[in-house]
Amino acid sequence: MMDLESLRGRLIVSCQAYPGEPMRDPRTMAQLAQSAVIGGAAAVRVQGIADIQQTRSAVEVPVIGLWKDGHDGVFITPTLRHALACANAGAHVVAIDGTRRARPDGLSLEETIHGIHSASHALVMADCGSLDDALAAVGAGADLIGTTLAGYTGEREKTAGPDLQLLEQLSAAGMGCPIVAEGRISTPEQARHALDAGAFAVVVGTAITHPASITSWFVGALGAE
Ligand SMILES: CC(=O)N[C@H](C=O)[C@@H](O)[C@H](O)[C@H](O)COP(=O)(O)O
Repeated sequence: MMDLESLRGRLIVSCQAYPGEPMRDPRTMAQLAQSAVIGGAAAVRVQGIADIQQTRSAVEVPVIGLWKDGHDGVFITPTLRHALACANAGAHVVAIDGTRRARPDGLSLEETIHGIHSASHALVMADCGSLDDALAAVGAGADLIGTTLAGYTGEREKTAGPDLQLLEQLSAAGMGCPIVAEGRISTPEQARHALDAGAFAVVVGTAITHPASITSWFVGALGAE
């Protein structure tokens, strides 16, 4: 089981390409992950079984693995089966939907986390959308709480940058487990603000590893679309 202390105050880089995109290739994602590590990432987050396997053999840092199935509702590692596949592919941490919504396999979040802990050495990151989600996820045995789904479940407004108010609420509530800021962190300053708001570590995805989005930001700023 990995030691979470190696992530304290550090940057985690999410390397994901979406269905149909040119960079949607496990080897490409593993190369992105290697590049992130060269830049100082303390861990990487990757999606899909093949991406987890390739990245695990390409980098020395911890791999947070998830398996997205679908694109709305509960789709981030939605079932225990998906989670165990991520763990078996080599993920040190399995990121799962950590909301209070019903799961497609009918298991509770607690049963899912217990199932992962009893069948693997992986830690569990619960991707949450609100303070209530996070409180429930800690009660269910999560090892890490992510703000990944804040702004995507209807419970929190989709802020332009990171949901700093949620981070402040989580740190004030004293969750008793590390809080990972994730979602819409697009600048180094925002990453710093997330730590200042109480995050234990910060995940950045799109702003580092999704060139189509980054390009569109520049194009938008030029007003030349
Ligand atoms: C909501 C959802 O599906 N989030 C996903 C979770 O893995 C990814 O699409 C995000 O890229 C990731 O959370 C990092 O966030 P950002 O790319 O904003 O830095």
